Amino acid sequence: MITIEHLTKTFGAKKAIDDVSFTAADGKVTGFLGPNGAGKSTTMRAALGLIRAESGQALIDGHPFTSLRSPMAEVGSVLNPRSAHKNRSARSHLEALAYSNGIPKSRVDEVMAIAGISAVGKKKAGSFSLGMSQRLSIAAALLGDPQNLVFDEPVNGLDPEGVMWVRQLCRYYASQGRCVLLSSHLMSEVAQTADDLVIIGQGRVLEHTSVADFLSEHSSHTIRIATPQASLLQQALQGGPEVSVELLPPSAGDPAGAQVLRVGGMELAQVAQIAADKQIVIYEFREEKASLEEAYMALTHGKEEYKTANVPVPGLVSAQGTSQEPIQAPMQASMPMQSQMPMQQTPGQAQGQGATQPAVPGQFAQPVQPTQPVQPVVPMQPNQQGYGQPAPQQQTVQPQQFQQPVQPVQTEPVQPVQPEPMQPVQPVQPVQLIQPEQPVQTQQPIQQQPVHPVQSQQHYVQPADNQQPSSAPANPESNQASSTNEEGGAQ
Ligand SMILES: Nc1ncnc2c1ncn2[C@@H]1O[C@H](COP(=O)(O)OP(=O)(O)OP(=O)(O)O)[C@@H](O)[C@H]1O
Repeated sequence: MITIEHLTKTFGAKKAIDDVSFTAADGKVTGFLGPNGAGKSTTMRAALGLIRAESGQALIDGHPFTSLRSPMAEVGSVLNPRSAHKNRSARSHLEALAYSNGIPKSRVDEVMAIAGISAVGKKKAGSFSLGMSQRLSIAAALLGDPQNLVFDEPVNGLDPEGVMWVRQLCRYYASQGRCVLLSSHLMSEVAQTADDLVIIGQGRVLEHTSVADFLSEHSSHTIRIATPQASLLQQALQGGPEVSVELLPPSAGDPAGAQVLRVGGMELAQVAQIAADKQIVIYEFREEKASLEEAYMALTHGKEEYKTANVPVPGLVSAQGTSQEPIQAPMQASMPMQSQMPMQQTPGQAQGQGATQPAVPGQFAQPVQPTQPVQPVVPMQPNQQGYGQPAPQQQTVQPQQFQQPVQPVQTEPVQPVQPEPMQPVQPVQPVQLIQPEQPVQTQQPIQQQPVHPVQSQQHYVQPADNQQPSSAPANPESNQASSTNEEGGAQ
């Protein structure tokens, strides 16, 4: 368990984190989300004793990192993928860490196999790509088979197979009752992996919730209906106070002769039944859901440390297609939409504590996929109790677990340009900048990847089960402490 209590850290005049408190629980993956410069790395580095906070404390299983007797068995961290000495081979980097932490050399082979870098163990770390460096960094974090993982954006630079692997690794560790703190910029990434969410902006915690609660709070939905009898349907749908009906401006994608209504506060089946009872012709029904990413962006809007400038691209309209308003900036995409939403709040839309912006129902038709069921991948060699840990459950890596079907990235339908007679054409943002999508996962068998230096999933298959447990003497060095400066940021 990682406990962050009222941590505050200032660099010069800059308050990087301000009274940050949360707990990353055992048995869970806690997603730590925030825009660039929000304070994620600072919090994690403070938790690992790499910087000293002015106030507050960070505890690993109840103890400050600096007092841990066997740090690599207590916490494995990935902070800086380029932390290995450039002129050292991957293997010698790992062996040095293992040696200095009383971890048997045989464990080096295991973690290299787990991370898929066995074939490049002799290559110098300095020649590694970012993705390979990330794998090496993760291998180092796993050396002590730790009880806690602190991963700062571990998927940066990884290929799709690597991204999937990190997800499964995190889920596996959580399933073992261990604690995983995982930072990311992307809600869509975290939503697929995490149980809990801590969202931070400008150094302050904006929300601490579960992914499930965040989903239910923010994934409100509306129903879009195209009908040639809009006013009749509008009348028929006027019901309870929770029901809202909005006539949308026409769009090029609408069926000919139809008007489009957006209905909130009702289920699709209810609307369909009313339309059928009144014998109203319907050309199209569509459920629309606000995406999780959109809700996250609304929550962190205005809390960005670094704001982007407009990138005008003539000829594109917003994904929603119903509004002719130009989108002002990628990070602001949700905001003007909210002001266009006259719908009343439905019961499912109650805002959680700390949520500063409502969800944007109906603006984005595709929801982010909730946490995927994850196969219990077990990359560890059985019985690592020699590192001072309880013996992890003995399992075998199943190659097919790396081939499980992957949800394709949901793309939002882009409506063709709808000429607006009374308004000049406005430059708008490219739709693809609104939501950074995660890389599309393919279902290709890993062994079919042609030239990647990481070998296929046979690298994940554990070697013979003949490892001796080690006894790790107390060692104050950690894998990251040896490669990171105090106060100086990542190297
Ligand atoms: N060593 C340092 N010296 C000066 N300022 C720093 C240092 N480390 C962090 N900061 C500042 O503290 C703030 C928080 O930075 P931090 O790296 O924790 O953010 P982050 O959420 O991890 O960002 P990113 O997602 O871009 O990695 C930023 O304004 C950053 O510039």
